[in-house]
Amino acid sequence: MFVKHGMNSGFSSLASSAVLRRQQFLIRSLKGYSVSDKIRMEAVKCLSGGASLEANAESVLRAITPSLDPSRHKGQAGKIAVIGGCREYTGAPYFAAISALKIGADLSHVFCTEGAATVIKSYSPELIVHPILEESYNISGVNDEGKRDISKKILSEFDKWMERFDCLVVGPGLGRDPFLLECVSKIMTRARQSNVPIVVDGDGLFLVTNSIELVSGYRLAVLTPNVNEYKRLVQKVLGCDVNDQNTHGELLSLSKKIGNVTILRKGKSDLISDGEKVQSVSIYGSPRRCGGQGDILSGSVAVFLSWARQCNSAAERESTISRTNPTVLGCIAGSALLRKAAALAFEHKKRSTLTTDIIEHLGQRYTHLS
Ligand SMILES: NC(=O)C1=CN([C@@H]2O[C@H](COP(=O)(O)OP(=O)(O)OC[C@H]3O[C@@H](n4cnc5c(N)ncnc54)[C@H](O)[C@@H]3O)[C@@H](O)[C@H]2O)[C@@H](O)CC1
Ligand SMILES: Nc1ncnc2c1ncn2[C@@H]1O[C@H](COP(=O)(O)OP(=O)(O)OP(=O)(O)O)[C@@H](O)[C@H]1O
Ligand SMILES: [Mg+2]
Repeated sequence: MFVKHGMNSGFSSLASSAVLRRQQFLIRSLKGYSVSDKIRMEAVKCLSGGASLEANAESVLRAITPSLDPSRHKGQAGKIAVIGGCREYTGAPYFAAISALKIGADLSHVFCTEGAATVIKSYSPELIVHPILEESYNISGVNDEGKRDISKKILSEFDKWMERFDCLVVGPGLGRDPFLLECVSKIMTRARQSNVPIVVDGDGLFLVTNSIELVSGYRLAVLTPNVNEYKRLVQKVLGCDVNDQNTHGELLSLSKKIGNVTILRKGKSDLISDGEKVQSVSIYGSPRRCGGQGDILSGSVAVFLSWARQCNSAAERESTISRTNPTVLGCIAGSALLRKAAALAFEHKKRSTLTTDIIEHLGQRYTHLS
């Protein structure tokens, strides 16, 4: 069902021209990197030297965050798209998309179903919301050919926007409708052809666990499983139950088996691996486990990994190639910031702390870094 890389020459040339356009776009958006950006690149290079990143999450945050430079234009600090939002869930895509903006991205889009779109728009005028996805219940009278047409239309609507995005977040509040998930797998394949990074969370992980080829071997993919999602992933990919006696070895094996995609296993400590080594973020957060904190994390990781990629691309242009994987840096920064914001929110709101309270503290925790 899915188009594989290099399997079709027409597809290959389409993909390579898309990759070229994207590279040109990245170079354009890097113009105007300042002296302070170069200092940050040096910090990234130091961090890639092999020392544990656990104690250096603050340094990672500082290293990858671009300066608030007046010469920059709208879009250079990041354009993120969240694919999620259906009949059941509207909060999750909102949390992910608004967190991206609160951290410092310039534009945040949401691609969701029509019913969810009105609700998400009413939460925030800052978000750009595209009501393009369809669920089976809404097209129950449509025959197979009609469904193929709808699917094509969804893909072409998404295509109009895709190359503008620095990162996609697939899954917060996506639901598990089979027709909708099939369309989303096509969107993911298209994003992969254009080298757009993809953070996969929530129901996106449900999709990927059952169709691992969507991300397998894609070094710009990040999976952010919670306890249930991790369990399903381990069972499917490694064919066994989660082994809490061998957390690091298991995470390494899982990442390697999926072709070195980056995995952020959420829990008491967040564990991050791209199959090379395991790093953890254990900064004290909050004892509240209200729903939606993972959605903040996925939106945050998307922004930070986009910033980390810009640092690395600029470093490469100066022939000093950073050895740090930007997807790993993005995970470390996202996890650290969420935990610190959660701690601040809990200080104020105690047991009544909610996800919206944590979002309000994302910027506050971050202002000293501007
Ligand atoms: N306010 C909101 O809109 C929120 C929405 N959320 C969204 O809720 C969705 C589910 O996330 P969870 O973290 O609850 O997911 P989990 O996988 O942790 O659990 C979801 C529920 O589905 C059940 N389930 C597990 N495996 C299943 C399967 N194979 N088929 C059907 N049901 C299964 C579980 O028993 C559980 O009750 C995601 O899209 C997530 O993004 C959450 O992010 C929380 C906040
Ligand atoms: N036991 C814990 N102790 C401390 N922090 C935790 C714990 N479990 C999760 N977290 C933190 O909460 C964040 C969200 O993780 P969680 O497991 O709640 O995700 P989730 O279930 O996907 O959330 P969501 O409700 O948004 O779907 C993680 O980044 C992690 O840092
Ligand atoms: Mg989740």
